[in-house]
Amino acid sequence: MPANAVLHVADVHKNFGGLHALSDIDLQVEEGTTHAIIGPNGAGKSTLLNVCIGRIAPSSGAVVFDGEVITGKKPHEINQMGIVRVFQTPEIFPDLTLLQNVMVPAFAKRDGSFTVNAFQSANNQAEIREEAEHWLADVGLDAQRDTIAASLSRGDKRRLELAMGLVQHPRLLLLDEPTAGMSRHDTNSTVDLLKKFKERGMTKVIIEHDMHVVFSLADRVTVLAQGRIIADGKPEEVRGNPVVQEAYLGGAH
Ligand SMILES: Nc1ncnc2c1ncn2[C@@H]1O[C@H](COP(=O)(O)OP(=O)(O)OP(=O)(O)O)[C@@H](O)[C@H]1O
Repeated sequence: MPANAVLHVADVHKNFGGLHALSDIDLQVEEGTTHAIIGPNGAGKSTLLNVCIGRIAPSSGAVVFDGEVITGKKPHEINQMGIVRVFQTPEIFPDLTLLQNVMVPAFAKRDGSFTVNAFQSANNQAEIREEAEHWLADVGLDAQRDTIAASLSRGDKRRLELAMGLVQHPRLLLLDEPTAGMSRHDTNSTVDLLKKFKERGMTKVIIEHDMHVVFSLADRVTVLAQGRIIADGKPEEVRGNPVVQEAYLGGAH
């Protein structure tokens, strides 16, 4: 594994009964890069992400993060190590304000867990609050910090979830279809936001169907089809690859 690889998915296979959802998956995510994983429906993208965060155990192979094998660790342990996933359907607390939403993972990161009492206790509240305010501002939601999260638009819920991820200071951010279901306007502002993170050198893995988003952001693209890697390289190499065009780009997407 190159010295600058943050994540190495090493020869991973995953079978669901007789179905080979992932076969011979070997890929490396290098420090500071945005690595896109694309492929048609059912290609195995979500399964791969779930293997990386410990939600699905591979049938064989291993995932190595920062030089340490993380296969077999629990999702919260992997999260504590610095892999943060932002979900396709935002996992937020609808009844809490935006600020409280971002304070929850900030408390959890600091204390290893979160209880509702944390909001009442004055112990280091100011520091956590300041940090949450900083990341809300970073995603452009500072003006709405006292709004109840349930009332946000879909695009803003995803921004909120990004702030909840950033407050954890991720070593690796995994984004599962960050623009799914968004208007073109919201998609463009999300791309701008992710470009800003890229300029800061944040390492990201992104699963995305929108080719405009992929080619705007990715340094490297891995293409899956039927659970196998059919291409891996720079965006322009992948775009011109006839196998990819046949399997994916020339199809419904
Ligand atoms: N828990 C499961 N049990 C059985 N089969 C599963 C399970 N999860 C996924 N699969 C199957 O594994 C294959 C890969 O699914 P996966 O969701 O990883 O694909 P994907 O590339 O993320 O697709 P999409 O773009 O539609 O989200 C599919 O054939 C799917 O039906």
